[in-house]
Amino acid sequence: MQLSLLNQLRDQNPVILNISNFVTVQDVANGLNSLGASPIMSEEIAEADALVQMSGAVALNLGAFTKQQLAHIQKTGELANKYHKPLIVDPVAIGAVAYRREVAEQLFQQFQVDIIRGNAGEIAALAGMDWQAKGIDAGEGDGDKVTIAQAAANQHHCVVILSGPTDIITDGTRVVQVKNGTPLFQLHVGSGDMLSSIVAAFAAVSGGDYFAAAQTACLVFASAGELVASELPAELPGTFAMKLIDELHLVTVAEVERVARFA
Ligand SMILES: Nc1ncnc2c1ncn2[C@@H]1O[C@H](COP(=O)(O)OP(=O)(O)O)[C@@H](O)[C@H]1O
Ligand SMILES: Cc1ncsc1CCOP(=O)(O)O
Ligand SMILES: [Mg+2]
Repeated sequence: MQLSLLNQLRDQNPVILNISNFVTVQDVANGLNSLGASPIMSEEIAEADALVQMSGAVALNLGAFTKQQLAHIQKTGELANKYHKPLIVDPVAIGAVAYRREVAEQLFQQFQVDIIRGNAGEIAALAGMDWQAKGIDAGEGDGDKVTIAQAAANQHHCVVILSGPTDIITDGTRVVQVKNGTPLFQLHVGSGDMLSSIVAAFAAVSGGDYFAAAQTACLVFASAGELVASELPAELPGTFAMKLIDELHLVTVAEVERVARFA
């Protein structure tokens, strides 16, 4: 685990280009900004070339796109490859909506992604494995999540994060499991989207080690949430979300080391 990447991220303040969804865009921007990165969002294809060039990494979120936005998403992914910028994709709800899955598979043929971050329902869909996803949520399945994540990573030649109560990070061969977190994440829409953009921020400062970037991002984000939850007097989703933004700013390497549980 390379926790020093957290300090590097804060020192370097990398620009992270996000094509977000209209539901969680502000959470994503504030999560990145609070942690120490510099978010920029865009909905205009005409500026894609300039924005990709100025960015340290690119995060594409497939949460709610129109056909016009899809052209923008594809162009931005291609430009990320052209300019050798780390490319992260969050395939929201592709396990639940066949159209989204087809679109995601088409996109993955147009550009090479470096890291895919999704919940079990989304990653199982990518791996072509049986799972009952439910909307944006992971849903239910009895397949082995490590096997599913490895299959998705091997099929897409990238690092895969299968997030949930335990985050599974794999490049197809190596596997790390981050056990930190809190169920309160599930009570806040946008937790996964925030994580995906934060993965991009770590990728931007990782020197190309996307397996290390993905692990460290998962550990920092889940630990920040766990630290917040441990101080709350009750299950308070609104307060949790607000304090999570604070904690992303305040959390130190030493605090993450103190609570870290991974194998
Ligand atoms: N039950 C849980 N217990 C602990 N952490 C969780 C739980 N569910 C999700 N998380 C954390 O929430 C964050 C978002 O993951 P997830 O809920 O899988 O994404 P999504 O919102 O896309 O479904 C991750 O950091 C993950 O570790
Ligand atoms: C509710 C909703 N609808 C389309 S995208 C979206 C947000 C998904 O956010 P997350 O996967 O981070 O919970
Ligand atoms: Mg999600």
